[in-house]
Amino acid sequence: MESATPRLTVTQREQWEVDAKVSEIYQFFSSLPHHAQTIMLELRRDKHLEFLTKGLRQLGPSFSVLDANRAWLCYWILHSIALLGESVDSELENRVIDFINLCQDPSGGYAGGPGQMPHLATTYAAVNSLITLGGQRAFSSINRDKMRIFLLRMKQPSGAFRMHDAGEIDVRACYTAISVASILKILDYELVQNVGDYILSCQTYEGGIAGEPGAEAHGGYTFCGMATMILMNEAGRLDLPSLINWVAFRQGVECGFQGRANKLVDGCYSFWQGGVFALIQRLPSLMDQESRSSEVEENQTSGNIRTASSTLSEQECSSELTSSDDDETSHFGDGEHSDIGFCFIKRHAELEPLFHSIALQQYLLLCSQVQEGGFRDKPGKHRDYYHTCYCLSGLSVCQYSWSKRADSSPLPRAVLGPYSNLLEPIHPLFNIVLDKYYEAHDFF
Ligand SMILES: CC(C)=CCC/C(C)=C/CC/C(C)=C/COP(=O)(O)OP(=O)(O)O
Ligand SMILES: [Zn+2]
Repeated sequence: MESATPRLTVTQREQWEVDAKVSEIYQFFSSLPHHAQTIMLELRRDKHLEFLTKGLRQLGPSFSVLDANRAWLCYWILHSIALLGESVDSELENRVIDFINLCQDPSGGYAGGPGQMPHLATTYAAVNSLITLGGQRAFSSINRDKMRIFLLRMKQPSGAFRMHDAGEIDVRACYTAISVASILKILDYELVQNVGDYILSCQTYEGGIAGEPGAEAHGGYTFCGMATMILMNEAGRLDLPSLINWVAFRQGVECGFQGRANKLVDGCYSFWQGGVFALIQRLPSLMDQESRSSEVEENQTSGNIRTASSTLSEQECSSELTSSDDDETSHFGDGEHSDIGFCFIKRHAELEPLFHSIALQQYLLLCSQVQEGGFRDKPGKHRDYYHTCYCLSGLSVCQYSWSKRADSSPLPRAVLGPYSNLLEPIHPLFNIVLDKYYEAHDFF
């Protein structure tokens, strides 16, 4: 996946063309009787599954389409299948594990395809794929010792991470490194040190987070930056009111999200932007942000990062921390960092959704969903696995956005269309189906 290009404001004509297509769909929908509307809002589960399974079966050492992205394809497809509450048969599962293993570099991390250079983004995709598959064979194929060595090799003196040897330094690299380390329970002070300072330097005057210092705020990087800060327990250092304000204004008249100001709506931002709301809902009260920020400054001067950046109180986390298997895994990670993701998801949502979750579901089901299976960016575009993964992830975020507990079944009114549209809930810090996350949490 490439970094966002410099801002190219869309022309009025491009905006008009999208709005014309979207409003034609919505007008047609409004003209239908209720039962026909329900049919139009139906999630085409079988068609999606057919499209996804076909894509997965085509993957293999000799398959050269999107060659450097094959680990990503595994994740996009497997995660989509898991969101639909389905799984792959054991023969296909073993083939995928073997294939991902071929992408594992002898010195740690995963490449996008066999024999290629290990890369942080494909490492994240490979690890998330294996966790989504679940089970002893998938989990134990990950070399965690070597992984830690790879992550440390990508770490820069500034604290940030590089995508690969001699590669770009950006917020995606920070997120993928910290996410992988956190879920594999190898996250420690050495990996975390100064990452927060780098991410803070990427929060722009608009409130969102850019890919690198001085660049433009973008939904993809805002998700990455926010999730990374939470995983390090440093979210309180961000200017959260202005971040929330920026994300909230990215949902437009088409009902979907745009990635940045003056750009077009796109289904994949349902997760990148919608996911930020899922994160915000589980942060402790934003009201005390001001007092926390001054505490942060005080503690930073004294070098006390952990206390300075606390957004999850010690007490809230302590029971989970003590009940985990930290003792057995103490040579990996440090107890302070390894269970933040677990504590986070156990918290009740403190806020109602700060975006229009029904409107977003409407955009996803009527404008992004392709009747023959798969999802797309917007009407007029082709379906692909990337958009299928992030549209389904965004749909799940919407459906559970009114639920206090991450895994409790939503009320019917939170789910647009028939209740059979309901997807599996995700862990929003990692974008992994919740049950799969718990299985990995127990294993590592
Ligand atoms: C985990 C991981 C690696 C996350 C990456 C997150 C991320 C940066 C996503 C956005 C990537 C993307 C499609 C940018 C589009 O820029 P554009 O200029 O083509 O599109 P725009 O007009 O919508 O801004
Ligand atoms: Zn997109």
